[in-house]
Amino acid sequence: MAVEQTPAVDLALFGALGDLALRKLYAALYHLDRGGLLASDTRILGLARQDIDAEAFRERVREALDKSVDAKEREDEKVDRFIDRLHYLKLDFASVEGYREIAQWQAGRRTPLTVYLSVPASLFGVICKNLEQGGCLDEESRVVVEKPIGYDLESSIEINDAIGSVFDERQIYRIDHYLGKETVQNLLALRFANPLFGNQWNQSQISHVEITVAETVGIEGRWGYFDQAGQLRDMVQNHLMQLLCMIAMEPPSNLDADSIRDEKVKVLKALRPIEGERLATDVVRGQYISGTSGGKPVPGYLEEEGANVDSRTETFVAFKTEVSNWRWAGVPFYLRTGKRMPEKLSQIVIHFRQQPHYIFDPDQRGLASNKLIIRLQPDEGINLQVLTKDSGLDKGMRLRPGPLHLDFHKAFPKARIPDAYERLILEVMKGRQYLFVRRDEVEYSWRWVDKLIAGWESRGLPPKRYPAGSWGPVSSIAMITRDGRSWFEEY
Ligand SMILES: NC(=O)C1=CN([C@@H]2O[C@H](COP(=O)(O)OP(=O)(O)OC[C@H]3O[C@@H](n4cnc5c(N)ncnc54)[C@H](OP(=O)(O)O)[C@@H]3O)[C@@H](O)[C@H]2O)C=CC1
Ligand SMILES: O=C1O[C@H](COP(=O)(O)O)[C@@H](O)[C@H](O)[C@H]1O
Repeated sequence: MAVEQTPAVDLALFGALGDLALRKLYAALYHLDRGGLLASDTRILGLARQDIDAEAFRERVREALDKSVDAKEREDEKVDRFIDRLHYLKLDFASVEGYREIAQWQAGRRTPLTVYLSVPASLFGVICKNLEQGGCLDEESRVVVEKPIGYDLESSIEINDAIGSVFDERQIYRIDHYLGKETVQNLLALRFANPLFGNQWNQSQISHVEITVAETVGIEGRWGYFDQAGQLRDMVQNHLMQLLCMIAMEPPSNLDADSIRDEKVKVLKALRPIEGERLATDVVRGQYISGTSGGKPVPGYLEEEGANVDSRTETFVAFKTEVSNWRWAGVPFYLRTGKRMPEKLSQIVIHFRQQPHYIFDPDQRGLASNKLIIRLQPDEGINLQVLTKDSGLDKGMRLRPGPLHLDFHKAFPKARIPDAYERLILEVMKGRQYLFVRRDEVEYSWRWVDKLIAGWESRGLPPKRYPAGSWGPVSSIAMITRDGRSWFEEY
C-alpha cells in the first residue's frame, strides 16, 4: 500500500531543550522522517531560553538522538537530513518580545504553524496569547499540549479557557501518549472488528476487569513536579482513565474524533465515585520505601534527591470502581499503578465469567474461566487464555489453561512497532484528532479524581509504605482478595 502523503508542516517546539523533547520528541520526529513520513519541506523551530546558536542546537539534538534511537536505526544520511530541518530561536516564553520572529520565520510560507507546547501547563495560556499577539497564528494553526492539564478541575478549566481563547477546539491536540501506543489503538480493532469479542463485551459475560500500569522507575530527578502531583494526578487522571474508557465505551458510530470522544465522555460520566465508606475499602495509596530495583538497592521516595521528608504524596494507587450503566452494572474494574514496581508492565485483563454449570474436577474450579490479556508494554500482544484437556493417559479430564497468543513482534516481524509519540505527531500533521483528548474528557476525569482527593484529605491518613521492587502495599492485594480474586501477573 502506498504511504499516505503527510502535508508539510512548520513545527514550533516550545521547550526544545527540555526532558521530553530530548528523550522522546526528536526521536519520534527522526523516525517519521526516516520512514518517509515527513514532507520534504517540513521544518522544525526549536524554542528555548538558552543562549545558543542554531549549530549548537543541532549538536544537542544529534546527541539526544544518539541516546534515544537504537544504533541500528541511526542512519547517518537520514540523521543529517533530519538535522537539516532544525532551526533555533532563543525566547523567553513568558514575554511577548521575540514572538514576531516566529512569524518572520514563517514569512512567505504557506504551511500552517503547528505549535508543540512541551512546557509546564502553567505556561500554556501565556504562550498562546503571545503567539496571537505576535501575529504567528491563523485559522489553520494547531496547538499540541502535553498532560497533565492542570492540578484539579478548577485549574484545568483555567488552562483550557486560556488555550480556548486563542484556538478553537478543532485546532487543539491534547496529548495522552497512552492513546498513541500500538496496543491501545488495537483495542478499537479488537473490540469493534471482531464479533467474537464484540458480542461478549458486557456484564453477562465478563466478571471483572483489571488494569495494571506498573513502572520500575522512581522519580528520576522529577521530585519538584511529581511531589505536587502524585501518582493519581500523574497517571490515573489521564492514562489509566483513557485505558478504562477504551475498554468500557460503547461502539462509536464511526472512527471520527468526536464519535469516539463522545463515547469516552459517557464512560467518565458513569464512573462511580469512590466516597464515603468506600474510601476505606476500595482504594489504597502507597509510597515506596527503600528496596531494590533490577537487583540493585534503591532509596525510598523520601530519600530521593530534593525530597521533602514529610511528604505524603502517593507513588502508588490501586482502586476498585464500576461503570454504572447497562453494559457494565455489577462488573468491578480494578486498577493499579505505581513507581518502583518489580517490572515494567502495562496490561489489561478481561476476566470472562464461568460456564453456568461446571462438570470438571471441583479442585480446578478456580481455573475455569477465560481471560483476555491485552499487553501494552513490553512484549505488545494479545493473549486469550482458554482451557483445554491436559494431554496424557493418566490425566483423565484434567484441565489446563493454554494461550492463544498473538505476539505483535512475531506475528508481524517486518513491522516496527512505533513509539506512541511517532503516531501522535503524525496524526497532528495530518490534522486528525481521534487520538487526542477533548476538553470535556479532561474535565470529567478531573471531577472524579477531585472527589477522591477530597475524600483522602478528609480522612487525613498517610499513604501505606511498600518496599521498592514490590507490587505495592499489601492492602492493595487484600482489596482484590476480599472479592475472591487476585491480580493477574502472568502473560
Ligand atoms: N518528561 C516526561 O517524560 C513527560 C513530560 N510531560 C509533560 O511535557 C511537558 C514538558 O515536560 P518536560 O520536558 O519534562 O519539562 P522540562 O522542565 O524538562 O522542559 C521544559 C522546558 O521549558 C523551558 N522553559 C520553562 N519556562 C520557560 C520560559 N519562560 N522561557 C523559555 N523556556 C522555558 C525550560 O527551560 P530551562 O531548562 O531553561 O528551565 C525547559 O527546558 C510538561 O507539560 C510535562 O508535564 C508529559 C509526559 C511525560
Ligand atoms: O506521563 C507519564 O508517563 C510515564 C510513563 O509512561 P510510559 O510510556 O513509560 O509507560 C511516567 O513515568 C511519568 O511519570 C508520567 O508523567
